Amino acid sequence: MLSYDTPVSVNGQTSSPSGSISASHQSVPSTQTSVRLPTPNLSNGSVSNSVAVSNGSQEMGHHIWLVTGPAGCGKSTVAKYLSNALQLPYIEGDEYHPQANIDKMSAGIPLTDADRWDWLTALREAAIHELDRGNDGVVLTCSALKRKYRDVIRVAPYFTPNLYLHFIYLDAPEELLLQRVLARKNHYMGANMVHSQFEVLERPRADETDVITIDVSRPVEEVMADALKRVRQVMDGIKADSQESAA
Ligand SMILES: Nc1ncnc2c1ncn2[C@@H]1O[C@H](COP(=O)(O)OP(=O)(O)OP(=O)(O)O)[C@@H](O)[C@H]1O
Ligand SMILES: O=C(O)[C@H](O)[C@@H](O)[C@H](O)[C@H](O)CO
Repeated sequence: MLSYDTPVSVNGQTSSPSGSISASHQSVPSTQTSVRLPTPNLSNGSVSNSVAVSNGSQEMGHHIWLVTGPAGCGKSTVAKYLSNALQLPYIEGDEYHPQANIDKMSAGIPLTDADRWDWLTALREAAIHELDRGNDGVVLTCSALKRKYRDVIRVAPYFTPNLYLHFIYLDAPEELLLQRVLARKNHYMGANMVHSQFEVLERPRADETDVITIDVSRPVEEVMADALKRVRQVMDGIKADSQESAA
């Protein structure tokens, strides 16, 4: 039976319980293993159900750039920068938490899976809404700590044609993020919560080919420049692919 614990396949691959990668040959949702999304066709930081189209901005499709990682890794910092640089709307994931979640985190109580499901779905819908309003893309922040949380967002291209979904995972050791959260003022997420984030964190694995990983233990200017460079590389790859299929 399908559940939130069942990994969604990425680029037609699904990870086995042991962590090795196996190709999925299913074309319809299985009753036992993974959901196969429609023809995800890219690697290196993107997944899409897009059919290449030949003109205008349509050629490049629409893009969701999801900046992820544990508390204090720099999601808001990097996402705001990308949003400005790319001239795309920005959605702050923290603003979509229900008050009950904020109250819990403010009290130093980690969220559970059950606390997060509706929040994840709301974020996915908010991102799609920005695209429906005519934007070519959107940048949003979301901790997306576990694989199954990322899979909730991965459903987006299932419903929206010509959509590319990209995760930007900001990676740093726990001790460093603890320092950054300790130094930060006026935020409900206290330093006492950082360890709990790492306890549940599932770093993206090799089969999650829609993830760009950025080392954020570097100075912030370097991190932002690297993130923008990687995003542009992915966009260039998509452009080259669509021009090739149009030729
Ligand atoms: N590369 C960096 N080097 C040093 N400090 C950084 C870096 N990136 C972000 N910071 C600082 O670390 C703190 C946390 O950053 P930010 O608020 O962007 O993280 P976040 O992931 O959005 O946090 P949260 O999930 O808790 O909202 C901020 O004070 C920010 O200025
Ligand atoms: O999944 C979670 O536990 C939450 O999203 C947290 O990560 C916070 O919202 C965020 O990091 C703010 O500090």
